[in-house]
Amino acid sequence: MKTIVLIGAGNMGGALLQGWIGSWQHEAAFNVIDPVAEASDRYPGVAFHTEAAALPAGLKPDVVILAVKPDKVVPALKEVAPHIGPATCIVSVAAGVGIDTIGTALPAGTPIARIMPNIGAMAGYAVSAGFAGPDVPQATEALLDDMFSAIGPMCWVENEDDLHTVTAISGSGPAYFFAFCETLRDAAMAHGLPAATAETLAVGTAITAGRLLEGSPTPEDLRHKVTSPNGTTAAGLAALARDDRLAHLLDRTVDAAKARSVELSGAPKT
Ligand SMILES: NC(=O)C1=CN([C@@H]2O[C@H](COP(=O)(O)OP(=O)(O)OC[C@H]3O[C@@H](n4cnc5c(N)ncnc54)[C@H](O)[C@@H]3O)[C@@H](O)[C@H]2O)C=CC1
Ligand SMILES: O=C(O)[C@@H]1CCC=N1
Repeated sequence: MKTIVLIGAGNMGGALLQGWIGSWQHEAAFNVIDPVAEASDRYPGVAFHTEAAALPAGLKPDVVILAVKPDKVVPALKEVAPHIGPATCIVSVAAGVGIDTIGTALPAGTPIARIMPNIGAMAGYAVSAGFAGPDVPQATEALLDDMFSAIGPMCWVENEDDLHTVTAISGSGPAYFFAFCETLRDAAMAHGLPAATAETLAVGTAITAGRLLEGSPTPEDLRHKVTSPNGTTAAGLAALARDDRLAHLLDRTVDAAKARSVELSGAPKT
């Protein structure tokens, strides 16, 4: 039985906890620290504390997951410091904040990893990518892999800097799809459909696409299945991609999110 401390149970921390309940909880005892989050039926068997000082005396967890805003990472670590043992692995899901910065709040040699999940954990399906620092033992990396694989696809990157790209793609990505869905709904209304019908069709179509993608080899295969030669979809897609504008738009989108991640890391801009 592993002991896990989750610091911050807001949108992302709460989603991870929800994801692990049922799929991985049998492997672990969870303690949560959050000044505002409370125990609820959604989190059966999880101990909630409003501050690190309220953790059980002598607790040295196997893993501490930091799911606070980037500027709270170092202060939150300082609060939990008495509970960090030599084998406790610190895992941050915060955007930007690098292992060097996290290490400033910890004794030298503390194992530190960063994992960027996404909000899909709320529904038990988060895609995640991680980077394990040099002091993370292989067995601990395997434990983290097991935890995050329990709630969706998990991969590892070899360069910490690649987490800026990961954050811009899969960390922020759900919001791009939601924004696309909102815009499709608004276009349906602009073309005369009632608001409720527009919402049902736009949201339902997003769910259609997601469900099919789950079982499909590639998005290209599915696109071809919808697109009759010289039909309506071909006309719509041609407008969407004219002059490579969709590719340019997404390139700019990823650039902007990456740049913000670099800013949050405090690293000089390149
Ligand atoms: N929201 C998302 O979709 C994703 C967020 N992240 C990362 O997750 C982190 C948290 O983001 P959200 O959950 O969206 O923010 P949030 O504001 O919803 O949650 C943060 C939680 O931390 C708690 N908190 C603040 N100070 C604390 C302290 N000293 N000790 C314990 N708890 C404390 C707050 O009460 C709050 O419940 C961020 O660093 C973000 O970059 C990563 C991937 C996706
Ligand atoms: O918007 C943010 O900064 C966080 C990181 C990825 C998703 N949400």
